[in-house]
Amino acid sequence: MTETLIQVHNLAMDFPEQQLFNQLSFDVDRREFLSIIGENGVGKTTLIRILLNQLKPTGGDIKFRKGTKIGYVPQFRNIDQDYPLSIRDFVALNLQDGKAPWLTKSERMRLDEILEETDLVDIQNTRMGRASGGQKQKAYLAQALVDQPDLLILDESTASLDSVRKYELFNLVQHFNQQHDLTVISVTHDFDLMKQYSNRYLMLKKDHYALGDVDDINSEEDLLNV
Ligand SMILES: Nc1ncnc2c1ncn2[C@@H]1O[C@H](COP(=O)(O)OP(=O)(O)OP(=O)(O)O)[C@@H](O)[C@H]1O
Repeated sequence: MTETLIQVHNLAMDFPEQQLFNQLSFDVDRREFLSIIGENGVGKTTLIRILLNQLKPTGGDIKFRKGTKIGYVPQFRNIDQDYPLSIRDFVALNLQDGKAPWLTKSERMRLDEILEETDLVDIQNTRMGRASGGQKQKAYLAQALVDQPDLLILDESTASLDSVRKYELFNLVQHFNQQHDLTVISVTHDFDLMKQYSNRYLMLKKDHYALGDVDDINSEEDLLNV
């Protein structure tokens, strides 16, 4: 049985200079892998910010299934070379409940588990500032997942990666989607990535949008015509 995780109803976002969307409605089911695509400036990141409750829409509403926890992997952000935390400590930042500066035994076990599952055990003591781009993005992914979210949102998370690292990151995301019932929303410009990993797409265009099954789309041209 499918369970709805998110219901977006008649969403509108008007900025003083432009209207980004109007009457945008869609549902996301649990365990779904949705890609959000569309030209630069069409409002993909704005939609993500609304979903993350960082921005209030000018119309409509969004309902999450009660208790939905969200993990977020941002676009690649360069971390200063001198950044002092190790990959392990960086991932753990999302675990501490603020009550104590140290981790409990169960938090340590959860940390070990996510480092193992994201293939970061061997480099857990490498400083984030010294890690490669691919390693940093994996650490961001592990940080988002360590807290066991129901929904993972990725915003152009592979934009800075070469093709090997890009697929490595998305194979991991797919693993959590398929093995741990993680629902995924991924903003991407990458047609192949969308086609290979997601099951549905939301195409944002200037005056309308289209939703559909990725299986019905065979080329970038198909997408432009939806
Ligand atoms: N807080 C804001 N106030 C005014 N305009 C904004 C604000 N945030 C975004 N915009 C404008 O909204 C438009 C959409 O921006 P957004 O970043 O959501 O697009 P995008 O589809 O994610 O683009 P890209 O693919 O380039 O990342 C842009 O023209 C941007 O300048």
